[in-house]
Order: sequence, then structure tokens, then C-alpha cells
Amino acid sequence: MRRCMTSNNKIVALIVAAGQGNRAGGDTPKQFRLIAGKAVLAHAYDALAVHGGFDAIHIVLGDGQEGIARAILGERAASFVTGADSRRGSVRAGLEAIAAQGGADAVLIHDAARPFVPGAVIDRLLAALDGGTGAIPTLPVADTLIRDASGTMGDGVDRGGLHRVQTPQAFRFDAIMAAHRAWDIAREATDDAQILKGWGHDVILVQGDERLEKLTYPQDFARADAQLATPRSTRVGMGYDVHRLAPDEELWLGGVLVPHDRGLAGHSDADVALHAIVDAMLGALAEGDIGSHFPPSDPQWRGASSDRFLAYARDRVTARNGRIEHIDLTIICEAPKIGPHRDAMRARIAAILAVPVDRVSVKATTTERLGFAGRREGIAAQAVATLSLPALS
Ligand SMILES: Nc1ccn([C@@H]2O[C@H](COP(=O)(O)OP(=O)(O)OP(=O)(O)O)[C@@H](O)[C@H]2O)c(=O)n1
Ligand SMILES: C[C@](O)(CO)[C@H](O)COP(=O)(O)O
Repeated sequence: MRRCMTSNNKIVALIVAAGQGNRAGGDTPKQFRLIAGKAVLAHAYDALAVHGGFDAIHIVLGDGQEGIARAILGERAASFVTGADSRRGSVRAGLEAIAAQGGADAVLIHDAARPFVPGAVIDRLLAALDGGTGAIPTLPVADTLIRDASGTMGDGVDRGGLHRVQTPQAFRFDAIMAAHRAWDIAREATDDAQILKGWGHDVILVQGDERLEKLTYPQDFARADAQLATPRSTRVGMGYDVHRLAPDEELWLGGVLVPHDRGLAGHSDADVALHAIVDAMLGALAEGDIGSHFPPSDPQWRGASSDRFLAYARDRVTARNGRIEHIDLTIICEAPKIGPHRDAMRARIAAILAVPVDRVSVKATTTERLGFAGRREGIAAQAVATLSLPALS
């Protein structure tokens, strides 16, 4: 994740999803159709959210579509705006809504119809805003271009210097807001960079990505499905955690309350086993560690059930269109005996992760009475998480 300008800048994302998707056909507007079981709009949202560089995500919808969007997005945080008859009008409505909420330093405007957004493209766009007003991802044109002369071949078009323009497009907020307000609405503009350029600003070109292709026609959905299906890359992460044993504490281990004369002490419920799994999963995603997502200094996590942290890690995997292949957990303690609780722990972990129980292994070992675990001062746990992610991650 990269933030542009200074780290204090407010950067927001605006997803336009108010189109009818006429060219894509079907009964449902394309942004609400499913790719690999997840709505196109949710894919686009997750791609921006996973990047982590945005203070807010605004979504422009057709009139009366808030209910369907809320059902698709579940608890994902977003504010909704009603769009207009044209893409330009929908973007304008979104920008006005952001302005009404105090504006922003930069805005990234994205088509919901482009569900896969490599983080590297966002990084390039935000980096370009360090010295620029607007930046867009483009790809060169590779095919020969001709004009259609009523079904026969007309004149060729020189493709030298031609680029295909994609979204997301990044802008200094005040500039793109002013450019939209000044635009002659009798003319349509197919993207926002044209509008910024029309207002007199240069637009920087950064390298686009084939994975950003827009869903426009019916056949594009099969391509998108295939993009998620193969190839997948296997990611392995490891996690390790230790907590101190103390009197007057409950002993939560592997999501299960284990009867014991002492329990683990910590800021949350101190479930060392779940913490190790969370770190293993975040490690496989290369998304930091449990402390960076749930700082111990934050009072809201005091006494929190570690189920929440594990569910959060599961949701990060889902947001990346990943799959949890296997969890292997080892609990290191002299007492209590883990064997009698092993099946309950496997079942609880599998339930939180929404995976079959045979993908969760729970093991235990002592340290032959050596070290802090051997002296029964604390319990340690280590975990290995194996995930598979689509190659576009
Ligand atoms: N009035 C409109 C038209 C388009 N869009 C959005 O702009 C993006 C790119 O537009 P396009 O692919 O043309 O979508 P549609 O207008 O829905 O498609 P079609 O032209 O085939 O009807 C899409 O995410 C679409 O939802 C929008 O917010 N408001
Ligand atoms: C904004 C855009 O996606 C950039 O390529 C494109 O211009 C949208 O065009 P459409 O005609 O609305 O599909």
C-alpha cells in the first residue's frame, strides 16, 4: 500500500456502478452479477479496500439500488450516492457528494465493471499524483486498426501513439471537481481524464494492466471467471505467539474454554493458539501481523474474543479471492493436556474459518519441563497456514 503526497492527505475512492450494462445483456446489471460466486461490485470494492490506501469508499448506484448493493456488500463500509443517466453524470454526482462531506485531497475514480485491480496499478497512480494533477493507466494498442466502411474495410488508422485507457483514474480532488463543474454537459466525455484535460491540466500516463479489462460484453464474464480460477499461487505463512499463565484468568485455547487452575493473561482473551493462526494467515497474505491490525494500545480490543481476529483474517483471505487450504497448529505447554480438547478446537477453528474440519490440524507438545513452558509460566503456539490465491493477487 502506498499513500501519495504526504501521509496526512485524505484520499478517497469513488466506484461508479450506476450503469445498466446493456451491452453485457442478462437480467441483472453487470455490476451485480457474480464472478466465482462474488458480485462484480464486491470484487471491485475488495480490490480497493485490500490496498488500504483509502480513507473512504463511495459508490454511485442507480436510483433504488441501495438495497441490492447493501445485500452484496454486507458489512463493508461504504457510502452510497445516486447516479445519473451517463457515466459522466454519475461521476459528477459522486464528486459532489464527496465535496458535500468536506472534500478530499485526492480521489481515485473507478468503474465497478473492472473487478480486478492490481495494487501495483494503484501505487503507480498515487505516485504520479505526487507531482501531478491527474494520472491514468493505459495499455498500448497491439492490433491493426481500421475504419468500418459499411461492412467492408475502410481506411487504416495509424496506431502509433494510441493507448487504451483504463480505470481507476487518480486526480487531485479540487481539480477534477472544478473540471467536472465547468464541463459543457451538452458534450459527453467517456472518462474523467478527458474532463480534466479539457480544464487545462496535464494527465500523466502510467502503465495499465490486462487484468483491469472492463466487463462490457456477455463473453467477458467467462474470461473473468477463468482469471480467478487459474493459475493460483500457493502461499505459506507461519505464526508464533506466547502468553503468560496467571491465576484468576480463563484459559481460552483454540477458541475453546479449557478447564485449568490458571488462564492466559493478555490484552484480549489471550488465546495464544488463535493468535498464532491469525499471524500465519496474515503472513501468507504478506499483510503484516496481528498487532498491526489490532494494536494492543487500542482499548476496544481489551478482553476481546480472539474469534473476531480469526474471522477478520478469514475475511482478508476472501477479499483477496483466496482459499484456506490448510492450518497446522502446535500448542506448546506442560499442562493442561490438549488431547481431550483437540477435536473441539479443530471444530471451532474450522467453523470460524468456514472450512471443512479436515483442513485444520491441532497438535501439542511439551518442552520436557525446560524453559518457560516447562516451568508452566506460559503457553506458546505456532501455526502454519497454507493459502491459495489467484495469480492476480
Ligand atoms: N449512467 C451510468 C453509466 C455507467 N456507469 C458506470 O460506469 C462504468 C463503465 O461504464 P460501462 O461499461 O459503459 O457500463 P454501462 O453503462 O453499465 O454499460 P452499457 O453501456 O453496456 O449499458 C460502469 O461501472 C457503470 O456502472 C455509471 O455509473 N452510470
Ligand atoms: C471510463 C472508461 O472505462 C475508460 O476506458 C471508458 O471510457 C468507459 O466507456 P464506456 O463506453 O462507458 O464503456
